[in-house]
Amino acid sequence: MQLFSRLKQAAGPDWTGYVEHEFVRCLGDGSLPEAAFRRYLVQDYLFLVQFARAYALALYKSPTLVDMHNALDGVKAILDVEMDLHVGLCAGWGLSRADLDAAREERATTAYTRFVLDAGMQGDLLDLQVALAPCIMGYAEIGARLASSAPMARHADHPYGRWIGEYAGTAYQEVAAAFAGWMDRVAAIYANDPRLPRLEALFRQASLLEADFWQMGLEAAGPDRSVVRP
Ligand SMILES: Cc1ncc(C[n+]2csc(CCO)c2C)c(N)n1
Repeated sequence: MQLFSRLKQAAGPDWTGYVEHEFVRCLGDGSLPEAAFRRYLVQDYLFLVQFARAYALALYKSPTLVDMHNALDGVKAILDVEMDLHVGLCAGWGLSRADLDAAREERATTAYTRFVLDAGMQGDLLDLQVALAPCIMGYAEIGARLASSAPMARHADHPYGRWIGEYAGTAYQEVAAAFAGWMDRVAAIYANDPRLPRLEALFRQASLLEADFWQMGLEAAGPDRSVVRP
């Protein structure tokens, strides 16, 4: 079984609490308040900056040149492609680069990004990949599900259609599949049964922090958007 499938199974409701969060449901049916999406966009810009650092750390933690190239491709994809796409999406919502650069990191952003970086600092490449996996694989799952379950998402006037289309698109789906393959190849060298509980804990914690990230977005739309945590 793929390591990702195994980790997802072990995370159970903590995984579904992330990929099926209310923010995601409302994004899909278009009912997400604009204020929630705007806060998400700003924080996601700050998130991407830290994520580029995490991929750079993966390069440093890489045991082979092949791994280094994979990590370097990730750094370049974020800095040269993802960032521009994101800044373009933000511009469509009236957020300039200056607005993004001036924004203060919300605590949920700090908590999640520094957790991932610390997992990588403490551990080896596999620990870092596992901490990154909910982010990369979760968005592929969410994009694919929303595009198939919300036919309106393909419609030009769906407010969040561009976001959904990006993650549902072949290019991103391929990035996620390539990441899962890379993690499996590294796991074939480094993973063993005694390591599994630690890897599962990292994956679960990152999934919970992803759910907190959605929640932070929802809270911009008012205090009544809080959800009861299990
Ligand atoms: C909170 C949050 N989690 C995951 C992603 C998805 N994501 C992060 S970096 C990246 C590029 C990987 O090459 C992608 C797709 C996001 N944007 N924001």
